[in-house]
Amino acid sequence: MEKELLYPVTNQYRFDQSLDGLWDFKFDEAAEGQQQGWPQKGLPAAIQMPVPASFNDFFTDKAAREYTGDFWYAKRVFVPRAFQGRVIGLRFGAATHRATVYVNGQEIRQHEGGFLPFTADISSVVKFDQENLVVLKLNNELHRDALPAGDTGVLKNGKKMAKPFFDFYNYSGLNRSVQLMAVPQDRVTDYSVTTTLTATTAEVHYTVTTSQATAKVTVTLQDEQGTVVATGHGRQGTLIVDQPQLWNVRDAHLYTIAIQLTVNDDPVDEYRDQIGLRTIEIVGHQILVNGEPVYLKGFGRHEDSIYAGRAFDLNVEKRDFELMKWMGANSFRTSHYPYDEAVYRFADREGFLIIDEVPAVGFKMAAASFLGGLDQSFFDGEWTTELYKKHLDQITDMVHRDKNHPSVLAWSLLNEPDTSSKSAVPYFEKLFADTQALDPDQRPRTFTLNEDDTFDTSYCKQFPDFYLLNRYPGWYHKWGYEISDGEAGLRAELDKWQASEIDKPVVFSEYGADTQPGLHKLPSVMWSEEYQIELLQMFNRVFDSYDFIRGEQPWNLADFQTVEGNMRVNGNKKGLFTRDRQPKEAAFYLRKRWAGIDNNF
Ligand SMILES: CCCN1C[C@@H](O)[C@H](O)[C@@H](C(=O)O)C1
Repeated sequence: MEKELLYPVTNQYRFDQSLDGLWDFKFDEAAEGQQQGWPQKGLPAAIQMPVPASFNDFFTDKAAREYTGDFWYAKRVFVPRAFQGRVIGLRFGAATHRATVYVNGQEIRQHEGGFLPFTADISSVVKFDQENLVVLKLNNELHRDALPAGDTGVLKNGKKMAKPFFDFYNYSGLNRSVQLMAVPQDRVTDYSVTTTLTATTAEVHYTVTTSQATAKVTVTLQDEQGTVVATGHGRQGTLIVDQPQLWNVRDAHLYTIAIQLTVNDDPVDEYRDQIGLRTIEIVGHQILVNGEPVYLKGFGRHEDSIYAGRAFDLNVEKRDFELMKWMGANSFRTSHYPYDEAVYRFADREGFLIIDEVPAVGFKMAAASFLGGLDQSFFDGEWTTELYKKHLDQITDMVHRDKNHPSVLAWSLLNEPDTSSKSAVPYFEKLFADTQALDPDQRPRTFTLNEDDTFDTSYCKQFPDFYLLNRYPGWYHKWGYEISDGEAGLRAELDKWQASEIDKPVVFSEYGADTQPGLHKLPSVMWSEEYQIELLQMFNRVFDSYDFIRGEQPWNLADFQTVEGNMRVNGNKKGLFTRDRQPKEAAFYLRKRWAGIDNNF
């Protein structure tokens, strides 16, 4: 069960019970919880903590907000006798950054990686028709050999302190839902679908994996009207759909796939999901969906909101999608980590394209020096061997979890790694080779190229299937009145891309200006609303000059929290919207521009 990432459902064979709500919570600065017997006895003098939530912003004292180290959760969970005979599991949507799970005093499993789900099989220790003590030890320290990369400092007063090599707050906790699951012994454990198109049909190639070899597998596809349009038998096959309703950008049509298992004609399990029939290709400078070119209009985002930090909040997500639709957007990047599964389901239904990104962020000492790191090539570090194992593991889980979403366009394997040194090349060679076969749909793989990793300086341009450029002329250099030099420098770099043999699309995945809402100045100054528009106008002039630029995703959809710093005014203010999701002037400007750019431009 521990490698199963199917989204939990309740039906006549399966039970999914939410464990969200208040849990016992306790910091463990002395890291003594284990020898104090907390897994066996529960948490002494615990406080109450909402789940899902980051713990940080609830508190009124800085030591609690900034807490770095071990911290514990506990909850007594009643498991009804009705679940007997099934495999019983606990599914954690995200435990940031690492967790150890105990049930009734027994250690069940550990997990590393704070932005992807994992399941603990508790069948061997669960007690039916009574309460079971579920205890978790979490840890939120940052390390150079973990994702996202950073250091953990120790202050003179003995307090640990997170030192991120990245520009988002190290929100920590059970940031996504926790579920109690009961599933059949003989069950569907995974499935995958890929689509090929002919002039009049869609061929849906499916693979189903099951926990046991005995059951017979039947796969049906139903259209939006509930009509069964195709049926297949066996663990692998192809469903032919005549006159299919294809999944298109901002014109989504979904089918229901139903996978039934029977033993001696008796049904034993069923798993239903929503899928979209579409193809994705990179052809020359074009990104094609169903053979049609698409132009990406969208954003870099964060899972970030007031009160609960990085907790997944369906209300915020709903507002974000309404804002993106209002803007005329059609895509976003899950910067800088995989988002909650509900986000991909939203995008499937709304016809948005997603660049799905793992938290391989901060693999760059310059970023660390922005926050106090060393001056060396990140990939020369002795930490890269251990880091690679975790990196590949998290890419594997991200693809495993998200591979059936029609909205997922591509995989971003890193955000702004240091590729300006040859020492990056062996790491990239192995990473792109090891991830080649993970996705049955063989979606494009990419990574974002940072300011220092230009056409001339990056040693890793040969790897991505298309390019994501993060560029900040007008903000981090050639800013204010110098912005015209910033534009000239940007054009000079793009002229080299254009003059090269590189025959791949370029998408601008980050550009922007910190902007204090309500700050107006004529003529503009940096941080004013007028300057944010002028910077976007500069970039848009450049985008409109090169036909190999196939997308624009300014940074960021909304303002978000970061560490304190002399370059941050209570967080990053490059949002087109404020952190409470209200528009800045630039949102109206960009909305007007995007109204004139067709999705298939
Ligand atoms: C060149 C820096 C890349 N980019 C990373 C992103 O996470 C930051 O928030 C953004 C910024 O500084 O606004 C810069």
